[in-house]
Amino acid sequence: MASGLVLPRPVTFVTGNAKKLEEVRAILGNSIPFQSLKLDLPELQGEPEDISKEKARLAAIQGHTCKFCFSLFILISSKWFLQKIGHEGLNNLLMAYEDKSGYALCAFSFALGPNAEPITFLGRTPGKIVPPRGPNDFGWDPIFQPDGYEQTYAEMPKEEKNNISHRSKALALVKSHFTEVGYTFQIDPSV
Ligand SMILES: O=P(O)(O)OP(=O)(O)OP(=O)(O)OC[C@H]1O[C@@H](n2cnc3c(O)ncnc32)[C@H](O)[C@@H]1O
Ligand SMILES: [Mg+2]
Repeated sequence: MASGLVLPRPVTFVTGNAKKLEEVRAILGNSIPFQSLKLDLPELQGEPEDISKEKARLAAIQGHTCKFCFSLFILISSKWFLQKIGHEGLNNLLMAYEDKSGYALCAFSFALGPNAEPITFLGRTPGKIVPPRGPNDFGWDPIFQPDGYEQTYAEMPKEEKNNISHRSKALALVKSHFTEVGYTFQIDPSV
């Protein structure tokens, strides 16, 4: 049994996206105690890993220790961009290119406090951009078809997406890290 760091409070997940939160809840179950927090952080641009780290730092500076920030990128990472261009628009843009392959990438960064360097965990699922199929209730799920599957993320049962997704791969690394370090939680309700 590893005798690691004792954390006084649950890990804080920072996101404003209810669908992501839903998936993280389903994937993590009770393995890591966490609470979610919606912080209005800037929608940064740059390398996924750097953006994710910067978000963890910004959140930690605002006084919330034990941060998890996460961000998802597939070709284009900005929610504003996707909202403006739409699924059809993205497909039209890609018509000029024969190669529609890409990957979904999830970056989680974990910071123990405002002065701690965040650690990042990356999960990647290769696939291609296709014309939209399936329910349109989560971002670009209808236009992403993972390699080796006939269905888009949106057409798959939720459990299947959660088994193979970029997000579940990143979370598997997060879980291994927590096990290796041997974090335990002694949660003080007054903190
Ligand atoms: O507060 P944050 O966590 O940043 O939430 P967000 O909605 O801005 O989310 P991201 O920056 O991570 O993602 C940019 C876009 O990608 C979408 N997205 C993220 N994960 C997705 C997934 O697994 N499937 C489909 N779309 C996803 C999301 O809805 C946004 O439109
Ligand atoms: Mg975002």
